[in-house]
Amino acid sequence: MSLQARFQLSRGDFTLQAEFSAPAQGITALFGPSGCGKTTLLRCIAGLEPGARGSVQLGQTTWQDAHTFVPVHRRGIGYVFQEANLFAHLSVRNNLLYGYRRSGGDQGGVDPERIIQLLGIDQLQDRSVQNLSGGERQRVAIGRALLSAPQLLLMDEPLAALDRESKNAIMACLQQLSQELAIPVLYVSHDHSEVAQLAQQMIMLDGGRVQATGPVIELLNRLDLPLAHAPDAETIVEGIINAHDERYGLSYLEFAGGRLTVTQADLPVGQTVRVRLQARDISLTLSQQTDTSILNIFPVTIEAIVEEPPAQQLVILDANGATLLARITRKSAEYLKLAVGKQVYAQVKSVALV
Ligand SMILES: Nc1ncnc2c1ncn2[C@@H]1O[C@H](COP(=O)(O)OP(=O)(O)OP(=O)(O)O)[C@@H](O)[C@H]1O
Repeated sequence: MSLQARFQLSRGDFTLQAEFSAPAQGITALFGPSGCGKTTLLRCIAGLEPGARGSVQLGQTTWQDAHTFVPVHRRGIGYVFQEANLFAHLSVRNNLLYGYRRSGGDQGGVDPERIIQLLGIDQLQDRSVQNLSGGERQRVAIGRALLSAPQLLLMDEPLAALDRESKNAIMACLQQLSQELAIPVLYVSHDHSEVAQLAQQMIMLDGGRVQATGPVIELLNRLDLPLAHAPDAETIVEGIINAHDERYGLSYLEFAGGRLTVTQADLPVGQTVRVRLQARDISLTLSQQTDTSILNIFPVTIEAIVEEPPAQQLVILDANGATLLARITRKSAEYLKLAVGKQVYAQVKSVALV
């Protein structure tokens, strides 16, 4: 089952001409620079752009095509905006109940109490929404949207107005929710670290057109796309926690390329996790260093080298099937005589669990 959309819309100088297919489960990020048409595409999917021509289907359900136009309130879509648009005169409980009453009672296979608990809004229920912090308001908005039992959740930069701490806390809730919910989430963002953390799939938009679609882990490494060339380029690898080291406060995980050491995680052994490795935190050596404080060292093969004028090079590394990016100076690359196919060692200064 998948979400399939194809839309065309012209508005002054801007033309949206976008087509994509996304899995009907998990979080798919709609990513691209400001003004590329992310919100417009989301509004087309919701049925909020009557001038848009095209089609949208979720599984066997057609919301729009040449012969059909299901109005917005009958599409079974939950919509969360950048600013939580709660009913100001109602309490948190009644905002949530508003969603629930519209639902007919099936919250994507997840118990409403569980949604409220996961979002951490249980204690807020008697409060007026006017007295909530930005992060709390957004949690309630997400809860209200989910309690309406949508078949699809659309989120338009829901964390953009929040501070880093609230953002991280809500991202952790969303990660957990997306694993438990049976519905797909389309998540608009122009922040690639947010996308790397949250989404499994990504649709990249540029100038109203789809530039690329696919798994986030793949698109972050693609040299023909801008993400690999961003100053804070990073890669995501998946690994499995295989031990905790209480003595040093560390956890060890296995990934395709070997063993990674991270700050101790409160997660069970055997759990699959994602870690992010920033290109600027990876250095290369010709032999395996033993007199270094760096714990994460593993053998890699150079797959490609791309010039980044004036002084740097982006080196694409294969760690036994996992792709990594390293950004080093051209001077270092020349000194080490780096070349495609050469086997070297990657030293990773900092590894963060996603
Ligand atoms: N109501 C409107 N009337 C005319 N043009 C509009 C309107 N809303 C948006 N646009 C234009 O449509 C284009 C796409 O806008 P859209 O809001 O979809 O982009 P976006 O990728 O979501 O941007 P951002 O990340 O800044 O929110 C932009 O060029 C914008 O200026």
